[in-house]
Amino acid sequence: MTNDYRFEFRPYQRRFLRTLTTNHGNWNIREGIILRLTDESGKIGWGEIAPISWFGSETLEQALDFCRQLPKEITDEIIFSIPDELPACQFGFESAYEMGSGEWGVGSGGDEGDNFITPNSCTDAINRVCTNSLFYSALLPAGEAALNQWETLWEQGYHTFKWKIGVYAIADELEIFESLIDTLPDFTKLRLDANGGLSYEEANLWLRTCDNFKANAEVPVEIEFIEQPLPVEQFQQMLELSLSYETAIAIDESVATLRQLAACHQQGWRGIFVIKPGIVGSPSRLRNFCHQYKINTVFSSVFETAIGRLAALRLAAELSRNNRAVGFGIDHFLEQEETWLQSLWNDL
Ligand SMILES: O=C(O)CCC(=O)c1ccccc1C(=O)O
Ligand SMILES: [Mg+2]
Repeated sequence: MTNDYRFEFRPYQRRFLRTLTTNHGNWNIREGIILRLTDESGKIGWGEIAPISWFGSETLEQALDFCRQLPKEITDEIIFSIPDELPACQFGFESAYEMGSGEWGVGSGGDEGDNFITPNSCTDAINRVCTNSLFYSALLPAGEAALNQWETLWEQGYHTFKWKIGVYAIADELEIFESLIDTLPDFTKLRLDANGGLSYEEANLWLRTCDNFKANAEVPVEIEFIEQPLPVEQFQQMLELSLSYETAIAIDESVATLRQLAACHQQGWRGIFVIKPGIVGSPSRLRNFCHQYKINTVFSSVFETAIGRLAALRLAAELSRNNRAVGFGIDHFLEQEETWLQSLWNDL
């Protein structure tokens, strides 16, 4: 049986509170697309397409072109046959379909009834469903700024942090790293994310440094893993590093999409896989892959709105096998999300 949906979409732009600096450069504005599917009975599902082309997904333009060429009425067949070249679109459309099917319980319990689902229902659902069942990791700013940021976040309840490395000179970052380790409270977990920005020698130096901290009983901070130390092209070297050090390696850019995820697993990666549901592709195929191969995952945001975040966190809650903190920590944006979403879709 095929169902028909009315399809609407709105492109958006959101400014980050502060510039996001990684080895890929500076990022100031998050651009994406919010979409709404309405079935024949009036049931609504929201979806979000939030590509990161420098990370391996389609570009925003490609996603927009795809949305623009679709008719105003679409079928499940269209939703489930979006090409693999558009992974962020696969995620956006399929999660809107799932939300609309009603099985998520989004919008239930309100006075307006089940059909009146607004983007802000997603925020409510996150608070109802995800906040109690998941631990969150918060992203620290790169460089020295991390030293005076973690404390506020600690007070907000975060005990796992991610710090970007490969941004400044390695000698400076190693020095800041030592200060961080010295000042972070006992039992803090720390992740280092190089975004593929280290040389082979630098990666060895970081891993050796982390192993030394690990061997030192006086260091009560747990270095959870180093994320994507080398560029995507250097998969074999990362595989070798993952077998040479105690400190775990998580691959991220290398597994941006489902196709890459399958290829890395097939080539023998048994370390940690970072999953960014927002760009990895079809949620149903992600479920199948995770169930079949029982991979070691850490779920991570693409700085999406509450719409994409709800869909991603539901997958994280369903598919995480180790209670690892999810990288969906703090609100990185200037405008207050609820009012911003309301004004984006002003006919609500
Ligand atoms: O994973 C997290 O903890 C936060 C999200 C994050 O770091 C991120 C967000 C958008 C794009 C790339 C990355 C990354 O992990 O490199
Ligand atoms: Mg990363």
